Amino acid sequence: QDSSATAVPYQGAEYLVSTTVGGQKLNLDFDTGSADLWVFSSSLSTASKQGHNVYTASKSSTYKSLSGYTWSIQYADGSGASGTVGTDTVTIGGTTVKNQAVELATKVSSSFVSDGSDGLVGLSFSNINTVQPVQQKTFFDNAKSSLASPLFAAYLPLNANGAYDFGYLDTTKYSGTPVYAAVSSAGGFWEFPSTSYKVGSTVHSTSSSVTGIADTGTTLILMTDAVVSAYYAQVSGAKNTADGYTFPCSATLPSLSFRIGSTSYATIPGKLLNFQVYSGSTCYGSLQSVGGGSQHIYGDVFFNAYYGIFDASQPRFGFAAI
Ligand SMILES: O=C(CCCl)NNC1=[NH+]CCN1
Repeated sequence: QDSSATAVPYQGAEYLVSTTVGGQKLNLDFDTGSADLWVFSSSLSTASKQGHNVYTASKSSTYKSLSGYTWSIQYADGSGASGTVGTDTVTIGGTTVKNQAVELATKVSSSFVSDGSDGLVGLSFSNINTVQPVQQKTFFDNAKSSLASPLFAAYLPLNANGAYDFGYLDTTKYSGTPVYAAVSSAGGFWEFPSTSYKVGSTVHSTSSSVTGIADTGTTLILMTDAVVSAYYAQVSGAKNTADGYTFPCSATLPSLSFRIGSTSYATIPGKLLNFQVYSGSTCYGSLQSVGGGSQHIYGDVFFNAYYGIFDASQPRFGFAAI
């Protein structure tokens, strides 16, 4: 049951997809950087429910509780949620999965209360799903046998409606021929080597252990401090503030390119590297530090430039300019 679901941009920070869970409509954030499908539930506090659609298990005729099952997740940005678990029928676009594990949030961190999503659909590998005592499968893992090809693709143009295509590639959404990198799923992510980058036309290489992940659940492009300092060294007036890198909004930003596996470089144009006004005539960069570690996180800003193809057949990650 191949299908396409519209992804609507929300405040420049995420894309929301209308998803039906047990006949109830929710606006969910599709996250290729995690593996839990969780929803705001009627059991949340009144304060936490403010501004959100919530899922009420008792109103669904197809909901089944998984007695004694729990989940608890912490994301790299410090946000988190936890709760109980059941199964229900989940429909995204025209693709339906019966008996999908649906994780009901009884607690959510403040950033989820204030943002637009009514929950997340994890689309990374199921080996990092947090449900206990029995780990559960992602929507895509459950759906893939019903798809023409075991893949999905993310089309997330800047400030415009995008889409998630399940089971097929929509050639009207990209130009040229996609290039692919082999993916290692051991860490649960769509992860590949990413060992060289360019600031404008100047090539830099990193240690061979550096990797990247394709992560639609992260807004920005987060790279190691070596990359970030090399980039902003080329931006007059750039500052590393407590909130991250800022620069004069009048700055002309160089492009940033990076290898995905041994493919050609993916290039993010300077225009996409100015994320938003920070304060007055100071702007905030789309490229920020990932903090520690040697794993770059390629978030929505990457997908503003490329159609991202998540192909479980090898597995591999592909991209083509949009
Ligand atoms: O947590 C991560 C980074 C994985 Cl290395 N991405 N997914 C996500 N979901 C909500 C905030 N961020």
